[in-house]
Amino acid sequence: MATVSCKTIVRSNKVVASQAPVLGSKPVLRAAAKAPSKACSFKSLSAFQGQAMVEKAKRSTVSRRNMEVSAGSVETTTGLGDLPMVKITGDDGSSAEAYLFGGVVTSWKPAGGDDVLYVRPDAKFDKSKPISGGLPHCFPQFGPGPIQVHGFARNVDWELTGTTDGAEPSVEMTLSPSDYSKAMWDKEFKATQTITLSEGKLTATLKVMNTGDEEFDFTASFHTYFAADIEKVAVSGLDGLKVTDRLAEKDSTQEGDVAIAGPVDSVYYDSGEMGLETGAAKVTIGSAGWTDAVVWSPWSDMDCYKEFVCVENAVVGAPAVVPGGGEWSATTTLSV
Ligand SMILES: O=P(O)(O)OC[C@H]1O[C@@H](O)[C@H](O)[C@@H](O)[C@@H]1O
Repeated sequence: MATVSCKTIVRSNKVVASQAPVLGSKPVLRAAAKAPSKACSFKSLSAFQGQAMVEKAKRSTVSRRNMEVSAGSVETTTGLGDLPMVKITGDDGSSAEAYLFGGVVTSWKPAGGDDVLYVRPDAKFDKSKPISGGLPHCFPQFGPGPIQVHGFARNVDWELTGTTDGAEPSVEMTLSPSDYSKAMWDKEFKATQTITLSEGKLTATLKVMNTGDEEFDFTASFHTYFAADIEKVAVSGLDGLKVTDRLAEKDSTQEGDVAIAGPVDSVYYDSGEMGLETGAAKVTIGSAGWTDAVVWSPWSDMDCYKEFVCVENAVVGAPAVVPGGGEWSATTTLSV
């Protein structure tokens, strides 16, 4: 099969014009409208109005074993394409970056280590399509299905609704319905993502609240792209699970670790914690609240295939059901 560039493949996933987010719309970063929740101890934010409003969160120092070290902090800034972005610096020297467009975490560098996440070279930072890579959301549909593949959450602006500095720096982003999303999924909901850095760990929690009276359901995943040497990839923790090979359209039982020697697009049911050998690092992918896992490699359909593998926590086997006034949440914890 001829090698096709990543770019070519992604074009086929482009959001159709009628579904595309409106470019040049108001900046997504807005002041948190509500008082910060005491429960999560997020501080309220000042307004963002372009570069002049970029604010650096306070850095405090703590004395530890006679050394001065910086405590964790959150900086709100702009990234590629001038898109609003947050940089989180961990207490242990680790760092992460996340864009408000799509609420996607594009980088996580454990202290002294290389980036664990991967952003495809064809990724666009102009809102013309989802940012391809990192840790994006598939919500409210994993897909395929009636709306755009992987839903709209990675394709719209999230609002930064909280940051916290300190030993476990954290950001909270919120997604609310818009005319664009209602045209596809007309439900009363609010979704939040919380990203927290702690020693050797990145924790991402997706919470979906049903703010209406009527029950709804959805499928979802954290569609995580890991930097990897594809020939050295081994995913553990899936042995013995029922698996649907979505390419062969066949069910079977997984035997041993998952290695990649060709295109893979498989859903594993009733999964828990996974281990990922990337060739450069061993990553533990902790899972709480998720029911399933997805492993995806396009193999030579993308010319960058040797550099990444997607290992995703998902709820896809049976949709998550949220009664009116109820909520659902799931957490992925990456640790090295
Ligand atoms: O939209 P992206 O990031 O290019 O990813 C697409 C792939 O995402 C994976 O999660 C799916 O299992 C694949 O079926 C799909 O092709």
